[in-house]
Amino acid sequence: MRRRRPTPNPSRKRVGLQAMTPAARLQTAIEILDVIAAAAREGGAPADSIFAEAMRARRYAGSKDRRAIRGHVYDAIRLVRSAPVSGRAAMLALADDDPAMADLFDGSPYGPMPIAADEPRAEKGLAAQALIDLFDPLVEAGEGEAMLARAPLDLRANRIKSSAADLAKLFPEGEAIAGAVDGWRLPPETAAAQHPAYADGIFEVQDAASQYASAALDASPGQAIVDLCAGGGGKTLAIASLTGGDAEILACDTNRARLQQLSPRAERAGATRIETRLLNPDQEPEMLADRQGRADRVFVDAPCSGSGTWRRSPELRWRLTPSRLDRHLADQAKLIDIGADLVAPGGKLLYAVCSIIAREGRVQVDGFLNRHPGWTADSGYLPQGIGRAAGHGFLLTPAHDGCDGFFLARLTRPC
Ligand SMILES: C[S@@+](CC[C@H](N)C(=O)[O-])C[C@H]1O[C@@H](n2cnc3c(N)ncnc32)[C@H](O)[C@@H]1O
Repeated sequence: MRRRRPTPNPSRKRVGLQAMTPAARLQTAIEILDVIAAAAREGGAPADSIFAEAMRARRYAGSKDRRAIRGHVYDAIRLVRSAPVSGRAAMLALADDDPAMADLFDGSPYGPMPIAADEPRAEKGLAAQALIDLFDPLVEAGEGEAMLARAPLDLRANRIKSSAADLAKLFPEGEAIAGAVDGWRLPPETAAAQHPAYADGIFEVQDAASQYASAALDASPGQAIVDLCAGGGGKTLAIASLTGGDAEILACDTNRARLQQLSPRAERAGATRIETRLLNPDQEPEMLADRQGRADRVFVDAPCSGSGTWRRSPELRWRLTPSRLDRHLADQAKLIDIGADLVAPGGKLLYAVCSIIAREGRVQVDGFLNRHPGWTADSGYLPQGIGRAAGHGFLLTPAHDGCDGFFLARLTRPC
């Protein structure tokens, strides 16, 4: 039986403004990992929310403490391939490669207990083999490292108010992004969103893959566009920017909290022609009856496993179960069909998932083309050198394209 540690006294720490000891930071990271692993197994809150909540509950932790704890938590998540039995098992796996960290398991006040000879370690690796087996066949064995490396911070200039040249002046430490004309790349964790220009709608934070996807829609000023799964509106705003704010965009989602984020963002961006519509699940076609067969462009940025975004949310690979994947697959097939019914003759639908799983990408599009005779798959809509042809669409991966993993397919309705 392990000795229980006393609970740290927050008020004593706050009054004294003492930094936590390295061992106390490590123990805190272990406790947070316990919660993250349980949430991953049970489909609970994402790691970032759990971490933020844990820090709110530990107000005695200063900014250096938080940084150190966050570093431990995310280093462990990146290292361990599936949800560990405990936060301690994950941290022990990390400490096996880091003698200085192993020394912190010293039993000091608020620190982790010493390491016992027979303690279990969580398994290291990219992901469970059953999950790796689902990757698109284009994904090569050597791509794993890039899939878990920390992602840069990509910005997108809002054409309604600025250009990438303006971003270059605001953030001279950055660099251009291949093929993303409005993009500007900064080191990870640059506090760009704290810059006053962000509040003025000059730019958005948006990964290059989402910028390529938005441009692939090939939207023009004056068109009628439906963004069927708009969420908080990241790509809706990119499409508005690409059309100079001059297209009529209907942004839909079934998630009220996400969709509500769009209006203030659109206002900041000066995108005045975006209308939002909250859909009831299973009543989408009825609620979109006024748009049937009328849209020039439909974007279906479908809910998915997020397997292309592990470098930002590495715990997503702890979460995917066969039944959760099946749910995504059913939603994707349903949404692409609903989206197709909105497209005008000769119009286009862009299907996108931030996933590198073949069944969410190329297999989903094969199914669509079988169900919709006459529809054709486009090509040549990605910048030179970006993406690899994957069935009737294209696959983007961190190793190959320097952006999040994505699958895209642009489909044209017959006239
Ligand atoms: C990948 S996210 C979209 C991200 C968003 N396009 C962006 O760029 O920020 C998928 C979205 O689909 C939404 N969704 C799920 N089922 C839906 C449905 N039946 N109809 C419309 N949206 C749905 C989810 O709420 C989620 O916001």
